[in-house]
Amino acid sequence: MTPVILLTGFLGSGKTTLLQRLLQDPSMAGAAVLINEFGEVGLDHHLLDRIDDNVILLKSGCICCTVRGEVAEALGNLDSLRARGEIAFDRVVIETTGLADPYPVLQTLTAHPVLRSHFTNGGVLTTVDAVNARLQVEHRAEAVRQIAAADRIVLTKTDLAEPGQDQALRDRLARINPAARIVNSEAPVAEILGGFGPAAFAEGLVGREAHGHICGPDCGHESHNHAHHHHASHAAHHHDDVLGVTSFSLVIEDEINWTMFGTWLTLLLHKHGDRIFRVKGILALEGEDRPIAIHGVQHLVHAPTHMTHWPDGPRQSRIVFILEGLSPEQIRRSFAAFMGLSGVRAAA
Ligand SMILES: Nc1nc2c(ncn2[C@@H]2O[C@H](COP(=O)(O)OP(=O)(O)OP(=O)(O)O)[C@@H](O)[C@H]2O)c(=O)[nH]1
Repeated sequence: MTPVILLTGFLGSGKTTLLQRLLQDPSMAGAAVLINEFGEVGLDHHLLDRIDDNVILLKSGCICCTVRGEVAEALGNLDSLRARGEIAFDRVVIETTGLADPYPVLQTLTAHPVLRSHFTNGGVLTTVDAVNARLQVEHRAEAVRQIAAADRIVLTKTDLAEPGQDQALRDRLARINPAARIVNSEAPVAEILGGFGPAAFAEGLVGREAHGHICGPDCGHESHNHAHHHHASHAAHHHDDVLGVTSFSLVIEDEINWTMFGTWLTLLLHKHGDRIFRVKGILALEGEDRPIAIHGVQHLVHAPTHMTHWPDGPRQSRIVFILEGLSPEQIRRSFAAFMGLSGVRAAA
């Protein structure tokens, strides 16, 4: 049986950063990776350095909607390729979207007629952003579900948190999920993954504070509660309705002036950060050959990083937004006007 580790955590909480670090560890050399992103425009597989046959991008939107289709199919394909000797792997990591409910994925692993005899739940690893988690836990049910489902919680961005913020957050997390051990993302990989497995689910200990009960595979409430739980989750992140969270990208033909861009993004997140869950992009800057990766999470703008090369496709800036209550056209107009650029498209 091949263990499947589910790597989850709210938008921008550091899943890809952690995955990158885990994959560099010799113990993870045999891992196959499935990446799922919210929205049509996937950037994470570009932002992850390791691009090979064992890294697969799941294209269609939300993992909890597609899990019975695409995730199951991707796992089935991996298994067939391995059976034919075309690839080798000894575990699978699935990075979910930051808005995913992890439970349907776990359910698929345990209930799918074929998969359950090849794959097993290898545990849920949830990243929690020490700077933004308080806001997310208060306002986003998905953030709470991801914490509740964790076997291990990895606290990220403690280097950016205010003194004292860390302990208050740990206490809060322990109330949501008393069974999960909390480790710092800077801890050695052996500590992050050591002794890690689906203990919390097996013991049925998760999610006391937020839900009273989250269905586990053996809890006996599966059909009734799961339907309700899944439905509630969808209401929170319906893909195309006016109330829900939407994703789109700006595609920019011209080179970008970094100082102007930094000012625009800071102003935008200052004003609308509560509604902008995630900004990430690959930019072609004036005077720079290599692409720059940028990340914003609510009010926080992270330090930009140089990428080693341009991913497939033209040398063209792409910025993905995941937000609520703002239209793509508002963002496009604001960007184009502030930057004084005309070749700016908003792509759904
Ligand atoms: N200072 C600091 N920055 C971090 C840490 N972890 C992640 N980041 C930064 O946070 C930003 C978002 O990180 P990602 O790893 O892309 O987050 P993610 O959860 O994969 O994002 P989505 O897939 O969009 O949900 C990047 O700029 C990272 O460099 C950390 O522990 N400290």
